[in-house]
Amino acid sequence: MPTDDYGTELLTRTLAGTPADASPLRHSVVLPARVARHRDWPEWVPASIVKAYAAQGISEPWEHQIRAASLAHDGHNVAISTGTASGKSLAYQVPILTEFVRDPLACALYLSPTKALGADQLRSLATLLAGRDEFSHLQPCAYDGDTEPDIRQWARAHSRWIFTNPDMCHIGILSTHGKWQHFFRHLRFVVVDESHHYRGVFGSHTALVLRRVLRIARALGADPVVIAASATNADPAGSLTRLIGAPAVAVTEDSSPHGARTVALWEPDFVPEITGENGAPVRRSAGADAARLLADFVVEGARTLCFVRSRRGVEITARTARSLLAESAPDLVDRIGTYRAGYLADDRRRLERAIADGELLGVATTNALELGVDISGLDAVIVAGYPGTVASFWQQAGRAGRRGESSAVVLVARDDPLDTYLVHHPEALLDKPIEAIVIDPSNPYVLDAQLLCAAAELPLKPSDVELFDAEAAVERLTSTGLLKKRPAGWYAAAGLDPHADVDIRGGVGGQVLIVDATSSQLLGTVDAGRAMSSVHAGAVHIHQGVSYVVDELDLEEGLALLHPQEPDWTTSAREITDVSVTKTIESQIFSGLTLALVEVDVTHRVVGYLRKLLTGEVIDSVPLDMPEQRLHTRAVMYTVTPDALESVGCSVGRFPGALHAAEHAAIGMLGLVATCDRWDIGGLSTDGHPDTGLPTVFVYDGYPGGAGFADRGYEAFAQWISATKQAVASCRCELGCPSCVQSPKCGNGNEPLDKDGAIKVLTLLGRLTASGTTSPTSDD
Ligand SMILES: Nc1ncnc2c1ncn2[C@@H]1O[C@H](COP(=O)(O)OP(=O)(O)OP(=O)(O)O)[C@@H](O)[C@H]1O
Repeated sequence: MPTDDYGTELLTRTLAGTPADASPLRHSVVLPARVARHRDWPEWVPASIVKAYAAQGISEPWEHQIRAASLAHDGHNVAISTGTASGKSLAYQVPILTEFVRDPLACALYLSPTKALGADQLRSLATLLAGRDEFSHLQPCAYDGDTEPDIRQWARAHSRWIFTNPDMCHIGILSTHGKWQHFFRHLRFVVVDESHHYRGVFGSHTALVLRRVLRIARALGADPVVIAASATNADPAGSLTRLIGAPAVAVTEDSSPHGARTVALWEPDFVPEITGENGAPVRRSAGADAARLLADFVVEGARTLCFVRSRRGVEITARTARSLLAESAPDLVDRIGTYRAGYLADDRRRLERAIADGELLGVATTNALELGVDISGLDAVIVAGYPGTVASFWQQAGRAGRRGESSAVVLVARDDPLDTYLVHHPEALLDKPIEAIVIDPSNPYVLDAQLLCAAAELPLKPSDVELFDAEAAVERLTSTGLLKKRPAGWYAAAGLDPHADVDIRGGVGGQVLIVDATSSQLLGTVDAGRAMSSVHAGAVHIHQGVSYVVDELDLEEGLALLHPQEPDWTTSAREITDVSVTKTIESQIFSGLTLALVEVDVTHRVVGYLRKLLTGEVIDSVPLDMPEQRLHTRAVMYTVTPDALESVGCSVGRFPGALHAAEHAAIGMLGLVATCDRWDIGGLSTDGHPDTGLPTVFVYDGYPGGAGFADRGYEAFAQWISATKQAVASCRCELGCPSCVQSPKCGNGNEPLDKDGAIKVLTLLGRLTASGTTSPTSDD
């Protein structure tokens, strides 16, 4: 039975025998237990709803639940941002169910980023309402890609509460909104669950889908309230406001109980006998250390969930843990399970039960188990590799100790600058996070396409142009003839089918089909923009846990042919890049430094790929001959004068290596201030750029028109660069490694790289930005 110190004891036992100077533990802290704070049910909640919850064992709501529910009931848009298992569902269900009691015609829309989560929420609502005749008119129903045509028709006619995702909302509901008149006319609430998932291009599209929903409802006389739910978020009200373009109130004080939680930050050590690219030292992989921890925890009898970033990683982690157990505790080998996306709901339930009744003691999983599981009483969670956002980390960590018992959470760092930084700077994870959920609904590539959809749904009025913040876009589309101005507003040109052309998840160009040539089975698709770096000949591709190797990528036919193979290596594509500045959006001039947000044309080409053993050891670099790709996007750019660089001891000959290393590290660290990872962005550094005539570094968004990441880098430059410097300086390697300045996608083979020079450059940037601008400019 776990005690208050259980998490710490578990960790101590696992580390027993490790000499202090070899301990991978960088930090550990006990987050104290929290006692529940309750509130009475408010008078406005009908007795039938109170009774329904009581039947589920919930007789006393928590304070934050009532605060959020009451704000929504009073007509405010609400962003509830409290921990995992803090009962956010009740907070949105209560005002909606109350409205259903008051008005039997009322309707609600629930949006989740994944179908599985929507299905889980629908199931728990169905359990709550089972056998309650007063809610029989509700008929809550899923409406997603898996819904059969006859059910869809039934749902449109009878359901008052639709559970869907932004993709289906766009293509299956908004495009045929004429058939949904009743629903939109009576739409009272829109729920945006796990709202931190709406980031980058997907978030920008979702913001505009939401505004289209609100606009159609308002045109029919409704005025829905939006309720967003998410675990930790740096600015929940601001994020929701950016999504819907309207004010919102945040509820962040969590009053649900939880047990003490020991959070440990773990950094795998270097492996002396292995070297990586250019002789760099190699750390033990996060997966290897996580597997060891998983086996150790299972031996201790701790029910443990181990989150691993890739499906292949899940299989390897479970296999490694089992083989460790085979030596030390053979009877526990079968108590380790795996879980990843693609399992059916029944499999999930079976797994939840197997964990709940102790049949399984340890489960390695992808983030598929992050959302929508109700696994209680776990003793430990291992997070192998920072999952990309603080919200995701807490979502995963929150699976431990759900029922108020003490537990342990271990973050195992990957060989990556951001992970390195976090294990050395726990405050960035454990205190108030600074990462912002970034979206850019004004991106012309997103906005223009969405605006055409909106115009095809209902002609755009001046008030709509304001809602979509789209004056320039309307002008652009009118001048190209795609929008037609008439007295009643702007119409989409005849013959357009704009809905089909929008890829909400941010695809670029046409689609490439990924096909297993041995069975002719279609495994999936990838957009042409990403095909060259993800399914080039020789690439290792994982599908549903099965490993394939690509034989051929035919870009003309839009086809990648693969065969099943389990190689011992992974591949990562290498790209070379050229950048030219087309417009300066905003700039700040410091003494010796110019910082700017710019529009750029990026030309990039995949030139080869690196093969690495699973230990991190480099096998070789294989050249590829791929066509050039062009991208118009946004970048944060800085130029530094040679004098300034020399003043910090960086001589001319060191400029290329120092800037290159500073650029790589900064790319790896942008995720600290913006919700992105290094695959969302790219960069270029040079000791003399034709457009500036100076040593210059660019970090650009890897999506046409930008996704907001570069904007955030510009806005939070000082914090971003200061953290980057600390990450590089705190890495214990001598000349640079993947934990600091090496990049897995560098087209120049990570050469030249000057780690010490990068520290000098980053220190200089920090000092100059702190000294204040000499003449701020803005030339839109
Ligand atoms: N006031 C309450 N008292 C006791 N139990 C509650 C209360 N409110 C909710 N619960 C229970 O807590 C569990 C978690 O609730 P819920 O799934 O709504 O949390 P959540 O915050 O949405 O979690 P997640 O972050 O996993 O989405 C459920 O089993 C629910 O029945």
